[in-house]
Amino acid sequence: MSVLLDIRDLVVEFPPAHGDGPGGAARVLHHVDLRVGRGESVGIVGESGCGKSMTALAAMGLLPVSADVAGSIVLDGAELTGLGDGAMSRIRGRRMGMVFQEPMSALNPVRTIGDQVAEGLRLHFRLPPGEALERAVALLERVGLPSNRFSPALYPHQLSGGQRQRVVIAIALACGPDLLIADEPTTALDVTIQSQILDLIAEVTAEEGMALLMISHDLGVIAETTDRMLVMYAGTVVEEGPTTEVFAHMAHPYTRGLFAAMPARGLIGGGRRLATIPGQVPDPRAPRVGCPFAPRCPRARERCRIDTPAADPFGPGHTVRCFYPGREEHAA
Ligand SMILES: Nc1ncnc2c1ncn2[C@@H]1O[C@H](COP(=O)(O)OP(=O)(O)OP(=O)(O)O)[C@@H](O)[C@H]1O
Repeated sequence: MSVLLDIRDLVVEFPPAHGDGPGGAARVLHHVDLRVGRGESVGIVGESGCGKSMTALAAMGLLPVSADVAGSIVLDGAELTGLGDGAMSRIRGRRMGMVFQEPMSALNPVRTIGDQVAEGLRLHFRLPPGEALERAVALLERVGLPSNRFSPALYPHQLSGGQRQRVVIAIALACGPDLLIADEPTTALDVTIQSQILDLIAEVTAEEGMALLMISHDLGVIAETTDRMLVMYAGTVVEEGPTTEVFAHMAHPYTRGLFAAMPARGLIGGGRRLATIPGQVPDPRAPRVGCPFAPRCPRARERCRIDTPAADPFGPGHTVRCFYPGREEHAA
């Protein structure tokens, strides 16, 4: 499979701001490597603040201007770091589609849904307005909003949250991008609607042969939608591999902690008591020594507080950054 998105050695820092108190720059990504093959679906999972969104924003050229970025981000052979806003906005939308958590903030409240889906087609392909609208109606139908029930003349506020997210997906698909980046696309939706939207994303990306980068704090979402997954902790990829392999042989104590904290689907409130991972994520301004998970890790030993683990092979296509990976009984 040829590589579509190739992120190497990505480091993102925010310089200290006035009033931040003591401490240096906040390093939010530590040498992140991420590859997405053509047509492949890759997930990034981790707790809030681990750097998932920063990785997605970097790929889209949407990092805040205050961020210092080092490393390389290549899309389909072309280096994206250092591109200007103009060049980057031509790539966004045309080569990559985006779906975010809150559909209402992605949509313009005073423009019709048909107009918003048609916009990319007018902009990137210079289609005449009538033709662009016709294509927009077909795209809306494709995402489950047929025109006999959902006129393109509707405004976003006339739709439910799930229907709005369908409109956002139609916008993301409009120009036939090679890559869809979905950052917590179902987190703001009702539980009953979540799986419909995930199914839709999985279906359209598979049918179009599009690659998918799915970002979620929810291991269940990653299990349902991805071929390969990365687990991030404190700006570092701590485990990576084919999704089925990682679920079958979870190697990093952090991944196991996330799994233990995952509500069983359909059992929310009535099932087993959820574990939480005690402790807090480290301050990104603090100097880093040893494994970043060591202060919270049930298995940490002396070495973990001194040395930084490399990404070592654990299974087929499976790597882990841990000196004592695997099950408790294998750790000794
Ligand atoms: N402008 C900024 N200046 C300094 N630090 C920032 C800035 N924006 C984000 N951060 C920090 O970057 C880190 C990574 O944030 P990021 O949004 O990527 O996490 P995340 O895993 O996507 O979490 P969430 O699910 O909450 O969005 C966090 O520690 C956050 O506080």
